[in-house]
Formats: sequence, C-alpha cells, structure tokens
Amino acid sequence: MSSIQMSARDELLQRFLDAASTGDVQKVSLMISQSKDLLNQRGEQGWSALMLAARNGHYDVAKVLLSNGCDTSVTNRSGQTALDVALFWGHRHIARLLSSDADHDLRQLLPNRGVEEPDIYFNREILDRMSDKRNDAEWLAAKRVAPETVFLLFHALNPLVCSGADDEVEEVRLCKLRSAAVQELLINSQTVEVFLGVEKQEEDDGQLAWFALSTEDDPTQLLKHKHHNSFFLQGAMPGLLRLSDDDAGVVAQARSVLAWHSRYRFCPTCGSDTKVEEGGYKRTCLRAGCKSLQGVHNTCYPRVDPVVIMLVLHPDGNHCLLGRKKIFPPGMFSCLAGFVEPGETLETAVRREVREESGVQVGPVQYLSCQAWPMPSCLMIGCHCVATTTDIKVDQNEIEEARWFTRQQVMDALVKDKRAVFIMPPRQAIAHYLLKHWIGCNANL
Ligand SMILES: NC(=O)C1=CN([C@@H]2O[C@H](COP(=O)(O)OP(=O)(O)OC[C@H]3O[C@@H](n4cnc5c(N)ncnc54)[C@H](OP(=O)(O)O)[C@@H]3O)[C@@H](O)[C@H]2O)C=CC1
Ligand SMILES: [Mg+2]
Ligand SMILES: [Mg+2]
Ligand SMILES: [Mg+2]
Ligand SMILES: [Zn+2]
Repeated sequence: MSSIQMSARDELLQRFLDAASTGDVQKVSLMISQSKDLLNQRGEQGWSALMLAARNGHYDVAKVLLSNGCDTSVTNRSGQTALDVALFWGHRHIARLLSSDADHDLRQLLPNRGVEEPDIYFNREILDRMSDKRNDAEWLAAKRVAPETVFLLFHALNPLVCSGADDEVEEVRLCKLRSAAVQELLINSQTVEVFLGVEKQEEDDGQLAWFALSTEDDPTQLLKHKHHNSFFLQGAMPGLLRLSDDDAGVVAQARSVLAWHSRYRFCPTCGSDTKVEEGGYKRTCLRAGCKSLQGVHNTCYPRVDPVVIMLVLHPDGNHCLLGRKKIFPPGMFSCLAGFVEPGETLETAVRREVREESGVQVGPVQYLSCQAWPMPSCLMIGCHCVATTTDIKVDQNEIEEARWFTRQQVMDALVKDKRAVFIMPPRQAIAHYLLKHWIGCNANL
C-alpha cells in the first residue's frame, strides 16, 4: 500500500472513530455500509469504535456496531474490552448490551449505592434529642425557664418564621424565641410543648435546650410583641421547602410530633383522656386497665408512616418511569410512591404500588436512602428497582399520567435545558435525589 493510500485509510478510520465517539449514529451506519472492515479497527491507544461509544454513553451507536457483528472481545492497550470501559464509566445500560449473557441479571442495571449518607433536606440533625432527659422533670423545668433556651412557635402546624432582609421571597428563617417572650404560652394549659433536644456541643452542661410550642390562639395577637417581620409559614407544600437545611431538620421533628398530638388527642384504644409525658413524646391513657397500657405501648408514642418511593428503571437501562399526580405543578413528573401496608416488606410494597399505579411489573428492588417527610409524619424509603414489563396502564385515581423518560431527558430536566420535556421534582424531595443518583452513576458527571 502506498503512503497516500495509508493516510487516506487512517483518515477514514479517524472519521469513523470520531463519529462513534460523538454519538453520530447515522454517520457510523453509513460508514459501516460502505466499508465493513472499519468495525473492529483500532485507533489511538488501541481504542475501537465500540470502546469509544461505550466510553461516552452512546447506546444507539453501540447497538449499530453490535448488530453489524462488531467483536466485543477486542481490547485496547490497557487490556480493557468495551464492556470494561462501559462499566468503568457507569454506563450500565451499555454494559448490559455488551454482556455476552443475554439474560444478564437485571440487577446490573441498578446504580451503585452511594458510600456516604447523602445530606437530604429534612434529614439534618442539629440537635441531640437527649431522650434520657425526657423523664427528668426537674431538668426539663430548669431548661424551660433558662433565659437562653430556644422556643419555636407553631400555629396550625405552621412554624413562626422571619424573612431574610434581602431574600423576602425565597429562604425563610425560624424565629427562635426566648423564654421571656413565651411566658404566657408556657402557663396556658392549651399549649402543647415538645422538648426537641439540646444543641450539639462538646461540654456536658450549659447545653442550649430547644422546645417546640404549639398554640391554637389567634396568631395576630401572638405576633404583636414578636419580631416585626415574623409570620406563620402558610401551606406545608411548598411553604416548608423554603427553610434552610438546618431549620428543615428541626421542623421535621417538631412538626411531626405536634401533628401527632393534634390527631391523637384521646386514647386511640378506648377514647379516654390522656396525659402528656416524656417531654411531649408520650400520651398515656388515664383509664386504669386500658389495653393501651398493656404489652407494647405503641399507640402511646408519635407515629411514623413508612412510604416507599421508587425510581423504576426500564429493562433497557436507558429509561425510567415517572408519573404525575393532578396536584403537581404543570409539567412536573416524579417517582411513584405509596404507603407500606401492614405485613408487607419494602420490596413487596414497591412492587405492589408500581403495579397498582402504572401496571408495570417490577423485579429486583434496591434500597438507596430515606427522608423524613413531616406531612404529617412519613418516612420516605427511597429505592431503585428494575421493571420486567414495560406497558403502562395508569390508575387514574392516583396518577394522571405515567411515562418512560430517557436518561438524556432526565439530564435535560436536571440542568433545566431548553430541550427539557418535563420538570424535575424540587431538590428538597428525595425523588429528586433518586433521579440524580441514577444519572450520577454516570462517571462523566
Ligand atoms: N418526598 C418526596 O419526594 C415525595 C413524597 N411523597 C409523600 O408520600 C406520601 C404517600 O404517597 P402517595 O402516592 O400519596 O401514597 P399512595 O400511593 O399509597 O396513595 C395514597 C392514598 O391511598 C390511601 N391510603 C392507603 N393507605 C394509606 C395509609 N396507610 N395512610 C394514608 N393514606 C393511605 C389514601 O386515600 P384517602 O386520602 O382517600 O384516604 C391516600 O390518598 C404522600 O403523603 C406524599 O406527601 C410522595 C411523592 C414524593
Ligand atoms: Mg398508590
Ligand atoms: Mg402513590
Ligand atoms: Mg397505597
Ligand atoms: Zn385508653
């Protein structure tokens, strides 16, 4: 071969590799139809078109190369196959395509779990709950009157907040009242009081205690003497999402316990009156012999409702299932979710809720992370799972619409690209994190 022929061939190969690398599926198809021997040829560092497609997450290019008989066993100078490259860069859908085992375990599509606990909204704990002090009436009484103690005020489960000076619309701050400002409330028998904990610090005493107070009194009267720009944050959604991450964690704790007090005023077993104990963490039935006082006293403590929330992955690994409820803002799609029922495992609940709401059957389920969701007291248990069927049949009572979205569409929504075809759930929702984690398993980001 002459040197001119050589360089023409090199140039052709380079154009082919570039097309595979940039995801130009049409060009790749055309070039293969004209010169099939390009398929397994390698360029710089021994990289083939298939490796470059696998490196950059170009699923369609990898598919075309494979359907034309591309050899998956070819290695680059580092001894990596295209499958090794796809796995290294987190393109699990491509890895599945490249795997020689046609029934490759669907589990391969599940993203790697994060090593560290994510800092999800509502989850941050700035207080040590000091549950051992809840029975120490003397200690609690001293803290209640200590001048530096912090009191958070709630009306109808809405926290008292102040707007930041230059940030009136977005973030709000919790109003931290001192004992002098809440004297009247503390002696009012209608006020519900919950000991939240002490600020986390090294020393053992002199700890700054926090309480939540809930009142039914007219907020306009209450606010008269308080900070001039304070107000009760109206509407749990999206109101509660305007707090800082530190404040959100305390509100999750306080609001859930106060919501329990407001919903469980009487004994759930016999309807008798109850007395509040343990710093607001227990309501004990006053009727001697009540069944709630025997065995496990679980009806006496604040309730938590487990809810599974799941990102369902398509068996092709390149799509995920999202739905929208009628109450969502226009254009927003989110993960499916549902209450865990008695006698169910998390996996069973995930499969049942997805089947009920979308008609899709689910195989493997993997827990990722959870979130306190104080509306009123859910624990959102975040999972990824893989579908074994793909036809959608929506339960119109719960979901308005459900659709499969591609990775690219999720990425566009995440970065609010102008091509985005839907709006992501807000960053404060664990649904946002489940989507981001799936996309983030791509090491390019
Ligand atoms: N943080 C996040 O990212 C997200 C949080 N969520 C939260 O998850 C929660 C549950 O999700 P959702 O899809 O509504 O749940 P489901 O799909 O289980 O549907 C809830 C409906 O089922 C009924 N229901 C059945 N069992 C229960 C139960 N044990 N407790 C309460 N209602 C029950 C209720 O009907 P009825 O009201 O007619 O009695 C309710 O409206 C919601 O409260 C929502 O706030 C949801 C999505 C995202
Ligand atoms: Mg449901
Ligand atoms: Mg649901
Ligand atoms: Mg349900
Ligand atoms: Zn009782």
